[in-house]
Amino acid sequence: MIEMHDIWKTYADGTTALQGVNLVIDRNEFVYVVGPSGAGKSTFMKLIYREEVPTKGQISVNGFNIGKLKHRKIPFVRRNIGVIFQDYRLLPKLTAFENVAFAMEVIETPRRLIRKRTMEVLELVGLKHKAGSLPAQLSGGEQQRIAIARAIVNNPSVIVADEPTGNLDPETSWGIMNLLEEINFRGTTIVMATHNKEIVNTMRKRVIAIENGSIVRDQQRGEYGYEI
Ligand SMILES: Nc1ncnc2c1ncn2[C@@H]1O[C@H](COP(=O)(O)OP(=O)(O)OP(=O)(O)O)[C@@H](O)[C@H]1O
Repeated sequence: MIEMHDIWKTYADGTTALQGVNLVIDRNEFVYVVGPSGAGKSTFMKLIYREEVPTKGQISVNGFNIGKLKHRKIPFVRRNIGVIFQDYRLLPKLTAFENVAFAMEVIETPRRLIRKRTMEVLELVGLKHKAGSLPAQLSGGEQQRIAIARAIVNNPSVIVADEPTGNLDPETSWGIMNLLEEINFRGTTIVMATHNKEIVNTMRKRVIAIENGSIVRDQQRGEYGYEI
């Protein structure tokens, strides 16, 4: 569960990106975060995966007050949150297999478990046969599938996806969405920032709209609500 209580975020240069955000996202929800460019969506996402800390207010993920987390506890909380980006962010010199396995190595998973679990998630994303390929040898959609495999390999309770289909054509985007929906069905909370009107209006979920750093709309089975 994710809870934000009166969250404010002002960056070092004085830009206020979020102002007074309150919300609760329950276990196993699928939430779209929409809004104009510069509204504060990425900042909102970064607070959840603790890339940024709030200037004011409280945010908790699975009961941990992550704005006030002791440094040594950060890895422990982060492993419970998978992150997916628009630009995939795979390590270019590692194969698909190694990119996914790496996420397990950093938390010191025993070697025999790493191989088994890595192949399991590669199969889930439909890319077992590409285990030995480097990112440059994969299409954008395949790279995003590998990034999803990496995000879920440690069984996180939450996936944060910041415009995961932003660089993909419509058909490939639907493949990614079906995969995220499947992961959600299996019990993972998904928070996804998107500008994709068609996806939001077709695959109906909770929609949170952010404008000028504030939540202006929060609807179950909502609509995208903007023209582009
Ligand atoms: N590191 C930073 N330092 C200063 N200002 C920042 C920083 N990151 C974001 N901002 C500013 O905070 C505001 C919100 O940015 P944010 O990236 O959260 O918006 P967004 O809704 O994700 O936009 P987009 O849809 O274009 O990705 C913007 O005014 C942006 O310029």
